[in-house]
Amino acid sequence: MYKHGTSRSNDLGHLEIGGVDTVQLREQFGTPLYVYDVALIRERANSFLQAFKKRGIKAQVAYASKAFSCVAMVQLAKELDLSLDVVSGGELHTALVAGFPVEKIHFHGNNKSVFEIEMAVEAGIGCFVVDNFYEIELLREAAKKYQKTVSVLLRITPGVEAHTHDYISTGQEDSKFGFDLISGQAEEAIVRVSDDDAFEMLGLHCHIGSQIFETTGFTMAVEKIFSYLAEWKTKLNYVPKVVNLGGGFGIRYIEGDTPLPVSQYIDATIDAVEEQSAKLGIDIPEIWIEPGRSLVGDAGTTLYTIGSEKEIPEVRHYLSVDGGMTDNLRPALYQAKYEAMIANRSNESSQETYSIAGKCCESGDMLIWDIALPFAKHGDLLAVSCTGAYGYSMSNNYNRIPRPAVVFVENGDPTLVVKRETYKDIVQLDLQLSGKGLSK
Ligand SMILES: Cc1ncc(COP(=O)(O)O)c(C=O)c1O
Ligand SMILES: N[C@@H](CCCC[NH3+])C(=O)O
Repeated sequence: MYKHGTSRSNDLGHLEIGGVDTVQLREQFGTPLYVYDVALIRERANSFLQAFKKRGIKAQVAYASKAFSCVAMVQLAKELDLSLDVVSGGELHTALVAGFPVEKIHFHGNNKSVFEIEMAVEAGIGCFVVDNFYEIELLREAAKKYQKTVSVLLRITPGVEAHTHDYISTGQEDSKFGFDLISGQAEEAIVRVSDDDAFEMLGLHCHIGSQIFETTGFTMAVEKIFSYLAEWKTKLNYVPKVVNLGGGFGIRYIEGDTPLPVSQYIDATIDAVEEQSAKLGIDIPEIWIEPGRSLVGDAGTTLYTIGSEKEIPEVRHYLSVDGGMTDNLRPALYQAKYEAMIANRSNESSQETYSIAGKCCESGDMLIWDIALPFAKHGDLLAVSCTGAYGYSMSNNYNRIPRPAVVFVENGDPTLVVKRETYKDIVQLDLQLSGKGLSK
């Protein structure tokens, strides 16, 4: 397994993260367990913020909390001076409970409900990233009801296809998200919002996809937006204060993944915005971004205990762990690949090829196919790396399996930030039949 951040092998040959022995973490908190290397999250947040600061660009770096949302994570984002992207009432509620500064919250989503919109308008969030015409109507009504001016960015689909998995690519024209450029929807939305006192039109937003390893997608998106801005400047006298280029910066899950240093993505983006603004003769707009995966992805490791084993001679050697697609849906959903190690014997060299199965009643519940590991057996501790983004946040209770706990580790200290679900939690919303049968 790739050792990064603060992870290392300690004198006992155990994997240590944030100065805490993972074997000790299992004793204290059980498995499966999500472990976050807080120092690495701090480092990533700083790299993004510094990349803009160094260039003297007014910016907001909004943590896309869909990647991993819980009260402690939102509080860490606050401490790190980030803004916050939320995409549902639930993520917004988490942010409010965490005491996140409301003016730095940006609300996304292609089908925000009236309830969610009113909740956000009432709270006074920083801006809505408006996705469609129906939302403009709902927002106008909410603005009137709460007698507030609502700040908005308009989400547009720039027609740029990021080289990534189809399900996580969002900038192409045929997408459920945002206003389309070619058909004129984006222009129509700008007119409607700019002409209305209910709104403060902050600017434009686009997000081309996720797990991107090149700068070209981002620079092409900038060029595309500015080619339309040239037209809108003349025709509508419209110039944006803010251009939000979304998230999507890739991380290394396995060998062969080649993410760029954060500063390289940001520099390329700033260069493109500066060049295009100069061409257009406008002030450089504020540049906002929304990284999720690149802030928390490789800071997360999931610890599992190995249980049963099945060897089919000449075919495959399965090891099953005490979690699976309930705590990491990505392999089943996107064929995502991960690396792992035997954390209680982290210095031993690989001797056998195993496939790591989850415990769900589903043949597709495989976390890793064919990985080389030292000889392993029941009771060993398996650490799967880079599970920090879209792991806990997409976890579920399939087979009524409780969700794991989440622990932050830093400077030798573990802090429990999300408790392990219990069987009591699993049935807490269930109601008993009265005993009189279903019909009264
Ligand atoms: C609108 C928007 N912003 C930000 C993100 C965060 O993306 P990532 O986690 O790849 O940085 C996403 C998810 O892909 C998104 O849809
Ligand atoms: N959940 C996805 C990406 C998020 C897409 C958000 N627009 C993943 O695990 O990679």
